[in-house]
Amino acid sequence: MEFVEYADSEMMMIDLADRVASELRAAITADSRASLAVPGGTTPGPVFDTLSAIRLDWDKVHVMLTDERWVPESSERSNTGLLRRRLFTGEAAAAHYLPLYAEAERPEERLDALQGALAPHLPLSVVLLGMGADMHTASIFPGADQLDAALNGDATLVAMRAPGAPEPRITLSAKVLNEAMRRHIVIIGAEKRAALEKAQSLDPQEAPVSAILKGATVHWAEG
Ligand SMILES: O=C(O)[C@H](O)[C@@H](O)[C@H](O)[C@H](O)COP(=O)(O)O
Repeated sequence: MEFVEYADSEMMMIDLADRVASELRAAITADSRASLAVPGGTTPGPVFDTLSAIRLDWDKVHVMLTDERWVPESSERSNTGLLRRRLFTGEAAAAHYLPLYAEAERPEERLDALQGALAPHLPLSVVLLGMGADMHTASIFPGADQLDAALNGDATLVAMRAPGAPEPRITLSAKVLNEAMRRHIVIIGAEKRAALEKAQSLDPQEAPVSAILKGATVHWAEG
């Protein structure tokens, strides 16, 4: 794992967006197309703001989330809503979106169809991940009902219910995250840095983020 420390989060977000954009360009040059997975939550908005204004062949890029809350797009908890407001504007509006949500009461009802749509775009060219202070990443939470399947199974997507998550989630598995060509984790603040350090000596069952750290670049700023 590589750890990059920044003077402030604003610089970090700009630098990270530039890096992701160059990695996407390199993938397009090599393969005529690229795929990108991004997190939801409160951290990545500013990366999306910068990324959305960067010129690249966005029409050759397929974008998906690392994980989604099982709520319709109109919900303020929808990560898709965040992407629509902050990423798919400006230049990046030309990208193709692969949703992890489809209308149904339970994620299990749509899992096969959603997984089938992702398959042609794997392995991912670039994945950007967040992390919670409880050491979850994507929606791979400690104590989740399908933790073992998400950490050790072969599936692309796993439907999850976890004590700390108010609604069911759907998440990319550790296998898919680890197969990505490039993996970045973005975290802010002393509490998350301490959690990341602690995670390195813990088992993925307790600290799921530790399952995807090998070969990843962690980007950190205090605030
Ligand atoms: O839907 C989500 O919540 C995310 O994709 C999740 O995995 C997030 O990255 C972490 O929970 C960190 O969240 P914050 O950035 O809000 O701290």
